[in-house]
Amino acid sequence: MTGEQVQPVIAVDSLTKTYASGFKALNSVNLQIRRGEIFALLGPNGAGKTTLISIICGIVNASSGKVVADGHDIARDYRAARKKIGLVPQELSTDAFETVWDTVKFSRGLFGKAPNDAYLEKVLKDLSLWAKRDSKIMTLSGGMKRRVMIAKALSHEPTILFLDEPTAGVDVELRRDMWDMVRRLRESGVTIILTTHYIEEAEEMADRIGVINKGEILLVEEKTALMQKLGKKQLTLHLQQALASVPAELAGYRLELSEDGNQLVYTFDAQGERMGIPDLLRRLGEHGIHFRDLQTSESSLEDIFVSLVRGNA
Ligand SMILES: Nc1ncnc2c1ncn2[C@@H]1O[C@H](COP(=O)(O)OP(=O)(O)OP(=O)(O)O)[C@@H](O)[C@H]1O
Repeated sequence: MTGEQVQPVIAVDSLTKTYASGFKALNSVNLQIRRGEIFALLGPNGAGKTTLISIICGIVNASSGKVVADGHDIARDYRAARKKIGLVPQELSTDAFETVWDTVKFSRGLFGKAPNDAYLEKVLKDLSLWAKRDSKIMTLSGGMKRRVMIAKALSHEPTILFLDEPTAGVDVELRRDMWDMVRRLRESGVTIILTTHYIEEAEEMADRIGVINKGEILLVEEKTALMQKLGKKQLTLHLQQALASVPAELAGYRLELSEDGNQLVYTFDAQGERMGIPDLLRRLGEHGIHFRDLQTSESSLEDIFVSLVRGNA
């Protein structure tokens, strides 16, 4: 069986949302999430990310269109669909006076799942929360509270986990911890959809990336393919002697000379043109242009994202 034939774990079909104010936050969105992937949804403020997640999780009603989550239509079969989904919202909202253990136990009960203390123990251990199980939530650090939100979202054994800005405002160390944890969750078979403003987070974590802007999906791609397709690379040559201008014979290359004439920058597509470098260096040599050092750099996902969203502005 090929990847294409496998049923998506979430299928969003022609989803449109117009708020009561008349504002159209989603415009005919189509999106399929593959079972077991980490999918990052990127978009500027107000793009419609939270609206999309809220519809899939049954918090906001769609104006038109259809969503099927793990085999259940979210409108017709709401309870069954919701049972499959865990949501970690952006804001920390938990009962400060409850203990960690009571909170996750209560959350599980809300979804009508039979008690399973062994499972909850595993969740808390995986999140390094076990030692804090009897602590009141208000006594925990911000990072620990965030872990409690994740434990709550996992308490009813969902197959799909939404993380809305999971690492907003957390320090670098905790961010790394969360990334490791999300990877472990994926290994256990959970499909993960995250939204993030930190592009490096998507670059680090995601198998696929979707870009949304002004309520429309601009693209969905494998991360590596996206970076290869849209990324640009640059080769910077630090010249032994300053150059007054680029020789006319080399006009066919995308070469740019720095203002002081000491650096020559060659820009090429990440996938193509690479083969042209030995040829370029040989031809520079023929023109008596020698370099003492060279560096390559490539555009980050952030550069790609910014140019995509600008292009759509
Ligand atoms: N209840 C509402 N009534 C009217 N407009 C709304 C409502 N909720 C959201 N919007 C508008 O819909 C648009 C999309 O909002 P949404 O929260 O989905 O964006 P987002 O991509 O999650 O943004 P952010 O990154 O800032 O969280 C915004 O312009 C927002 O102002």
